[in-house]
Amino acid sequence: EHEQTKDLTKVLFTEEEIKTCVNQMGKRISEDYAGKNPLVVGVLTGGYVFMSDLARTITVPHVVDFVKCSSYGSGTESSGKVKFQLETSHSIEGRHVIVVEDIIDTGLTLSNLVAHLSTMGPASIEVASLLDKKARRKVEVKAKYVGLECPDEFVIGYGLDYDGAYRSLPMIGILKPEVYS
Ligand SMILES: Oc1ncnc2cn[nH]c12
Ligand SMILES: [Mg+2]
Repeated sequence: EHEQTKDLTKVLFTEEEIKTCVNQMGKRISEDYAGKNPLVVGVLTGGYVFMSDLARTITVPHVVDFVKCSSYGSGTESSGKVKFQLETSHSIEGRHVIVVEDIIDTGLTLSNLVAHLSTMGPASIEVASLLDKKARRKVEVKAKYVGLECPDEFVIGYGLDYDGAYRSLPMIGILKPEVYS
């Protein structure tokens, strides 16, 4: 067991629950994108675990890619601008794109990212997110594939971090308050 499991006050989603959810989502995506050779674009850093598992359940030809957006102060994000630390290696032009996120929270970065990618002429663009924290939404984002509803709590694990830590935990949980102090 991961040593930092002791820092959790509550496990929200177990490794098994996440696995079941990812497999179901991958099956749906495989059916929807048969013959479309989608560009599956993981959003770093938090999305790396979900992307790694989800992509391996997509049993039709596809291309894997990543982007990394700079985190801004909230003001800049609401201006619709998104800055890239890493752009896709493959051209978006004419491709069926699936953006793979760990969590949709305010939706600000994601909506800016989707808007930016849309200007590059994709044939289609859809979002797949493991978690959806609706309570925090500031701008609406149409996500075609959503795994699990997340309560209005700060969660970590399975790629999600607190100050860079806890990404490697196999489950998704809530940290003990003393960890924050
Ligand atoms: O609950 C959460 N835990 C970790 N990262 C993020 C980002 N948005 N929401 C989060
Ligand atoms: Mg994210």
